[in-house]
Amino acid sequence: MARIGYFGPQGTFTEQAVRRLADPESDEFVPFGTIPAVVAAVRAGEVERGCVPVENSVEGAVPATMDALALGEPVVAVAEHVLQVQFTLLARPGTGLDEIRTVASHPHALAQVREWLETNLPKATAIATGSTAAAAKEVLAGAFDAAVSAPVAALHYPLTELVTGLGDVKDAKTRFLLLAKPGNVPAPTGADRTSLVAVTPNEVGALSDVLHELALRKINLTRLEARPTRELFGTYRFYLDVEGHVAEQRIGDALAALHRRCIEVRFLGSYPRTDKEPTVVGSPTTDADFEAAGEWLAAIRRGESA
Ligand SMILES: O=C(O)C(=O)Cc1ccccc1
Repeated sequence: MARIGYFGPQGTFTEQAVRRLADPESDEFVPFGTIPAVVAAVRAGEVERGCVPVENSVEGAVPATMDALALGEPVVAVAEHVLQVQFTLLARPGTGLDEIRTVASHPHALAQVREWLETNLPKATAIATGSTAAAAKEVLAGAFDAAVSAPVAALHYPLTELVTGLGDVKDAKTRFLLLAKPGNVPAPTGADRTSLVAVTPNEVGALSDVLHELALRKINLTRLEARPTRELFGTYRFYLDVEGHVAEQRIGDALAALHRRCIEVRFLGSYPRTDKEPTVVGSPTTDADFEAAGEWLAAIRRGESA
């Protein structure tokens, strides 16, 4: 049995994701009220793994997760899960839609129902809470009139579902990561993703050089984000997700090249992709190509070949 932390309280989307990433039969799920608290618990060894949202298809990156990955003691992703998200409007029993003056939720959820709120509840004020489930809890306590929550929140809190299937964008998705202490690298599956964060020197072409190192090795980039370093204004950390696993030669070779080029590179994990889409690796960057080239060079250096 493992203790698995997640961004809670009970009834968040992250709880839904963690139930897919770990075993609800044998693992113990431990809720934490904030994303940094989940990551701190992983670092402290208080939990073996921790589940947090990292990005969604409408609002983009989840800043608290991005910062926790890049700063402080390193943690790595060991798994990901992509969840389809739609929302439910919850209120205390007896509350009518026309009585709602305050609507609470996580900022990412509010951003995904903004148009619906403007059209259907134009008089209501949107209030940010720690999570979608925290909003439901606060509605129950009487602090706000309604919460924009995950559908599962209705199972945990005795509130009425006023509207279900809410969301300005159909098919909105959120990606979650399962984090662990460094040293936990899952075996390659052939359908893996590698995440890293790099700080480039302030030079002409520095980011282009980083991307070039990937392109040279036929490594497909699946995500690129920039966040301020928090040190010098105008300097950024680049977050890169690529197809492949650090155990593969071309990925290892590219990471080593970035380490030579960048001020700082942090490995954020190699883990299986939710969609199980296999990475197609062709000549001349297969492991066999790298091995053959390495043997050829070693023979030259031994004076056995030319
Ligand atoms: O607050 C939650 O339920 C979360 O897990 C974060 C979140 C918020 C909005 C969409 C997806 C995940």
